[in-house]
Amino acid sequence: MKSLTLQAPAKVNYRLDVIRRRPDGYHDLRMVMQRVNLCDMITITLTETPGITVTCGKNGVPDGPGNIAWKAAKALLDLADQGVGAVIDIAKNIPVAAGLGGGSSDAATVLMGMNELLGLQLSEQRLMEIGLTLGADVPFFVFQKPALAEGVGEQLAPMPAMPPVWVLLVNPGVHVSTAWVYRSLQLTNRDGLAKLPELFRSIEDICSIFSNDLESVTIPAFPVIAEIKEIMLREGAAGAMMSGSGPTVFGLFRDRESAERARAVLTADTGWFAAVAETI
Ligand SMILES: C[C@@](CO)(OP(=O)(O)O)[C@H](O)COP(=O)(O)OP(=O)(O)OC[C@H]1O[C@@H](n2ccc(N)nc2=O)[C@H](O)[C@@H]1O
Ligand SMILES: Nc1ncnc2c1ncn2[C@@H]1O[C@H](COP(=O)(O)OP(=O)(O)O)[C@@H](O)[C@H]1O
Repeated sequence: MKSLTLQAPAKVNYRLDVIRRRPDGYHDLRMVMQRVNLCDMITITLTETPGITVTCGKNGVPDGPGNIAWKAAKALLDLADQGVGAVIDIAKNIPVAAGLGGGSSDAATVLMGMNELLGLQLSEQRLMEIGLTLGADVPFFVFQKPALAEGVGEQLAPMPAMPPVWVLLVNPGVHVSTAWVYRSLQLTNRDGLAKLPELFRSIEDICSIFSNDLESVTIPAFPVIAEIKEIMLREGAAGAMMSGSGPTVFGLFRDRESAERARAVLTADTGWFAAVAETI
């Protein structure tokens, strides 16, 4: 039967302002998000018989119904009602629970892939709505552009064009719970949110918006995050920051060579995950 292999890219947050705690316990945010080409590879094959199989084979990622990609496939197969099923294989390259949106990207990629394979012709808007029922970052990966994301991440607007840059991603492998980070955050007065620039001409312009409120929780608990930022800046990054709820730190570099040099320094004796990628 029909089959598709697609890339599911990671994301970084150039900015993450936490605006308020909502009555449902979630937090309204203002984020600037960009995709980078560190990708999971997703192969989706339609089957003539109903049922969904998801295999990933990565520690910490469930196979089957616990996988967010399984839930994405279920949503579109139910909607299509064609009596068919799907086999999904995920080759996981994005570190798990790392602040890089890997699961959300896998889910968005399955939504877009199944939309095509099943001939559903669902609009981007509709796929984003379905995506939001799976996770707050899923709509961003359906949007497929650098974005300003508000609400919990579902209100998306395109960002002005940004120059392409090289990104070094370093994950020290400490376990950070997203729920714990939001719960522990001390909210400050948010009357005067910093204005975002309307034009991004250089890597410095991108770094000028760097800020992540969640670092105020993670850095005191995991000083290794600050240590990685410092080393990146010393090794020539134009800016360095934690992505999402961490613990991955990313740095922006003008060229591949300088990003690779910094990677070599950061991985020399540490055993940390590190990857050099380009923005998409
Ligand atoms: C921090 C961000 C930024 O892009 O990304 P990641 O670090 O996951 O990549 C997101 O806000 C991650 O949102 P989401 O994908 O919903 O996180 P989940 O792991 O499902 O949420 C775990 C818990 O965090 C809290 N939570 C999450 C999002 C939010 N806007 N407010 C919250 O208070 C809730 O208690 C929720 O139950
Ligand atoms: N396809 C998937 N890829 C990664 N994690 C998944 C997936 N499906 C379910 N999960 C679960 O979702 C949690 C969050 O994973 P992930 O999306 O990688 O992190 P983050 O939200 O920090 O970007 C993990 O603990 C994992 O068990």
